[in-house]
Amino acid sequence: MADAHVNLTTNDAGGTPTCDSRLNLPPCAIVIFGASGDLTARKLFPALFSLHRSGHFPESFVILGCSRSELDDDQFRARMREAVERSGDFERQAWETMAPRLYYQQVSYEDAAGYAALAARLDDIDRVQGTRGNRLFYLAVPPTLYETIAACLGETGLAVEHGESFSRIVVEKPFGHDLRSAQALDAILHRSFGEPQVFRIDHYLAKETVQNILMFRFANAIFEPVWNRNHIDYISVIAAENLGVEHRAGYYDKAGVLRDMFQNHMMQLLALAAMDAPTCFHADRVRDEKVRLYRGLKPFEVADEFKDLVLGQYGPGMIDGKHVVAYRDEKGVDPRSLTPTFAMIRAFVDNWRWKGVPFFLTSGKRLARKASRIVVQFKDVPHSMLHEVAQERLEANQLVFGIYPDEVIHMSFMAKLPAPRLCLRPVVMHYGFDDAEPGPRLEAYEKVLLDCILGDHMLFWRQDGVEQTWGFLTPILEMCETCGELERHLHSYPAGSWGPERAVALHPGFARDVSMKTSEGEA
Ligand SMILES: NC(=O)C1=CN([C@@H]2O[C@H](COP(=O)(O)OP(=O)(O)OC[C@H]3O[C@@H](n4cnc5c(N)ncnc54)[C@H](OP(=O)(O)O)[C@@H]3O)[C@@H](O)[C@H]2O)C=CC1
Ligand SMILES: O=C1O[C@H](COP(=O)(O)O)[C@@H](O)[C@H](O)[C@H]1O
Repeated sequence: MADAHVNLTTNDAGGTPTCDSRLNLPPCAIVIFGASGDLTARKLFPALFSLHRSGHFPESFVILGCSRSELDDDQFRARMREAVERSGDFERQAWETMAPRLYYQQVSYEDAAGYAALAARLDDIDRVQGTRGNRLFYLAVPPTLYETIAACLGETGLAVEHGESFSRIVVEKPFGHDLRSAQALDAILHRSFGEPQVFRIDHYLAKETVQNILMFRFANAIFEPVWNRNHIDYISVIAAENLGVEHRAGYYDKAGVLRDMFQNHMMQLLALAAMDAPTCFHADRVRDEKVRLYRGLKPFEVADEFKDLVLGQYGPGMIDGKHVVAYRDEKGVDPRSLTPTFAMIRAFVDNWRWKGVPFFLTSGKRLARKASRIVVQFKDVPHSMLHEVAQERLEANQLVFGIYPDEVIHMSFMAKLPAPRLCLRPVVMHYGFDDAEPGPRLEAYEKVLLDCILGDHMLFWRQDGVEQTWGFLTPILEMCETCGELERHLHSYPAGSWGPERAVALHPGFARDVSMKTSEGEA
């Protein structure tokens, strides 16, 4: 397997680290199923274009769009050009060298003859463009089509790897809609593809700030000794959005926030914050530790599940000064929908390190603003020597990994104000990603595409992790979906708020967690 990781080396002067980010990508044909769709236009193609523009792609790469829509190569190129123009990233010279490498093949997803034609086309492309039989099949289609496409690729022989060449399949979340369906999907994928050929995307893992959590924890010696129940009061994982359901009501009204955000991004963030140190930075050793952490998740108490769970759905309200409609009034949503758009789970990990420490996982749509972060709340000092001389309450230390909008690491601590009288206040030590490395960065989709081509699984889900996390969430989902009283437990919250009041009752620190303290005030 190729080594995809950026190497930190020391420059000649010694001391100052420099970053060697050259990559040695193999030639490859990227086949996108669902090439006429939203994900391709908004995320995938702009990411591919950006990689080409910044010189990351090898000379011999090709993008072959596939879908049912009747398009020829030129029409597909015109669409992709529009997509890049819309993304604001267009550059004529880069486009002119990329356009001849774009092709389109009309495919009916369940039609064997279409796959035979696709295989022949790929063979031609190998001859003309030198892609050497390396294929990456990206399923940018609704999840109901994953099984059909994987099976057809297998039956046509397109999943077979010949000699040095590779054939990989990239699957977008959701990976099933519960434990059983996730297992069924995996069985079908594995009929044609081995686990090393399968890449299950979680774009949160490709965010720079998210990748840095493990570095912060395990490339420094001073944090691990306090990273446990003796010193940490709670950990809060927050992914708040001010967007509503947008144009994805058909999918979202069936999925809801637990499937859309928790089974994937929230569980990955939890693992990064709580897992033990892997013995080496190898994809499988890191994923082993994540799975070990998931195994320790304490199952929900069946008798009283709402004790550790708050569900909400947004009502009408104001976002950025504009009136927005209630979830049930969104286009495509069932007007009586009981789909949660907000959830807070209080989870516990039953192991030596974390016994009794609550992990508050919170995500929702149409909240006050977009904010993603992990907050590590340390315990109060055991005894205050200052209680007779200083009036201020001593605030316990808080460590924040800011993922969005501030890409930062903040550590708050108490300090003396410069004044004749003894006055204390919380101040912040700050590390900003932009201050440290202001140059261009890879967007999440650029990073995952590169890693797929390189065959590096570090930032992708492994099936045992998928099953463990579904195993934890499925009883909650079943309980919600079979509970005749869900309406009573689904709390409405005004769009533009921080969610239902009940969430603050479950986690009184939530208000503080969502407002990041800086030395200048609140961000
Ligand atoms: N859009 C996004 O922001 C995100 C999407 N995803 C995931 O990515 C995948 C693709 O999403 P997205 O691009 O939004 O999906 P779309 O709904 O845009 O569908 C993609 C393409 O699939 C084909 N298609 C759609 N519905 C059907 C159908 N019922 N039967 C057969 N073909 C159909 C259409 O192409 P044609 O008719 O030409 O064949 C369509 O252009 C999904 O799994 C989604 O969950 C994940 C994260 C974000
Ligand atoms: O996967 C998803 O993530 C987005 C949020 O991603 P972000 O990178 O913008 O934080 C969310 O809006 C979407 O519903 C979900 O499917």
